[in-house]
Amino acid sequence: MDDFDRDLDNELEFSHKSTKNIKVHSTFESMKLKPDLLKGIYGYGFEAPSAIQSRAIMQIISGKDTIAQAQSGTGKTATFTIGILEVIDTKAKDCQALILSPTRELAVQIQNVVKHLGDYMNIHTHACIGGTHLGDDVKKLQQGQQIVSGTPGRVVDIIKRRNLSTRSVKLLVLDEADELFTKGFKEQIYEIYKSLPSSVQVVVVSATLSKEVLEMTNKFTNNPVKILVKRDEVSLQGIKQYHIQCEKEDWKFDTLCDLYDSLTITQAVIFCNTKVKVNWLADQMKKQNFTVVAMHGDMKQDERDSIMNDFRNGNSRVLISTDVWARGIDVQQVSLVINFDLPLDKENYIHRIGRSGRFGRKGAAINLITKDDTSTLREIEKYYSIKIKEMPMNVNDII
Ligand SMILES: Nc1ncnc2c1ncn2[C@@H]1O[C@H](COP(=O)(O)OP(=O)(O)OP(=O)(O)O)[C@@H](O)[C@H]1O
Repeated sequence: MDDFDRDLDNELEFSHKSTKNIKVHSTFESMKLKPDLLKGIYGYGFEAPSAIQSRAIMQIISGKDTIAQAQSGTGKTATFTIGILEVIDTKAKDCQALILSPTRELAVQIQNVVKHLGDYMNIHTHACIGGTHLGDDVKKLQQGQQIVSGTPGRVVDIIKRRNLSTRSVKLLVLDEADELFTKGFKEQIYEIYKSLPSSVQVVVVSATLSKEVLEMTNKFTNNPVKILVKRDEVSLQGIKQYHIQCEKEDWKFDTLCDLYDSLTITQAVIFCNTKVKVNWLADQMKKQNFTVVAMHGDMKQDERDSIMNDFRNGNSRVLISTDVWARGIDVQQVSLVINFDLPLDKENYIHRIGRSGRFGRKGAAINLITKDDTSTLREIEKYYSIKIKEMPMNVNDII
């Protein structure tokens, strides 16, 4: 048992309910934000705050620890970013806010949102992620970065090497917190947390926060404001969900080939559970002259970057990936998600399908299943109170 687990054992009873009577701000003006921040928000194309933004931004600004849960694609990134931009002192150059997320692509995406929303504020922000030259981080950090967005491993590293001073950090954001707490990042998160001033304000964010994870947040938060979503409301209505029963595992490939034309109508992401399977599927598709790209965690970072750029620009339309793509990645044109393999945990089912249907757009998810998968699919349906119907004959009817 490590320190973290021991401390968890000592935690007191924890409430799993949302905080009552949280004030709702239906416009950005009513939040009385700094004029340059408001300019950045409108300049980025936002008109009105989403449900989570209208509730959580002002809680973050008030300085309270905040647990912010909201469905995928509903604007959680801007929620904590606007909160951070409002409270940091733009005259001071030291790091005042640290945002942690589980993947490199997500950390970079978040840094870009910070840059855009802070466009008129002369903000200095940097992404500290693995797979890049440490020396580049060191140089950038020496120049002074007020907001750092990073992956846990690299951030621990730069803190230990004393390249990032945590003395002035007043806000710590844990994005995709349930993933950070449970998937091998736990020790690193705890180490980073310990290196921060004890007064640090903590913001915990995800579309999925189970009871167990909420209890873990107790370790990092002090009397937090909680904005939570009930389990039967976590799945977005705008994402239609289907399954296709395939007789055998081998037949999934033919089914996917039959669907290909529909995948390219806008953009689509196909999920497999392993890197080997991603490579295999991409090779098979290419052999049949289908155009696809593939991305997973064993690729070099510059290759991952170039695949991400092409996909974001719409130069490639069909991406095959592992769960490295399951969380947070925002490409608005994605309207279809295919689970070639069903995910290994229920949370990632929600995150995967949430790559489509961003911010009120329509989306669809198709699960390719064999007999062996039927019970897993039923469990997912039961857990989220959803119905994953059999796919209609004409796929074009669903997107
Ligand atoms: N108030 C707003 N008005 C218009 N668009 C918005 C607003 N807030 C966020 N968006 C857009 O909605 C999209 C989804 O936002 P974001 O990526 O923050 O979602 P999320 O809640 O973090 O999702 P996930 O759970 O997948 O991480 C982005 O393209 C973002 O620019």
